[in-house]
Amino acid sequence: MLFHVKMTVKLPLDMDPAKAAQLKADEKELAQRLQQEGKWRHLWRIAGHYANYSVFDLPSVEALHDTLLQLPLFPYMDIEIDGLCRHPSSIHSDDR
Ligand SMILES: O=C(O)CC1=CCC(=O)O1
Repeated sequence: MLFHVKMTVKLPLDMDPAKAAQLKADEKELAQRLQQEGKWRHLWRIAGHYANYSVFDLPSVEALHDTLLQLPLFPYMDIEIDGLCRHPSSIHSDDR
């Protein structure tokens, strides 16, 4: 199943910079692992915002929920999710 996910990061302004840097480094490590595993298909910065649009390929809503909960920045993100299905006019035969 494909999911379009918008993540908006809202770190507290008074967060210790070292803690923020560690959270971002841990987030990057997990994000890159999930991309290598084919679970996090797309990761795009939204220009002008500390936010991203992502596409996840996971077997269920529960798997998506569990994956998002693992993200180190999860406690500091607003997350919006849309489930994706094939558009009848799409020319692609797979889910690219
Ligand atoms: O910077 C972001 O948008 C949050 C984030 C997701 C994966 C990552 O490395 O950072």
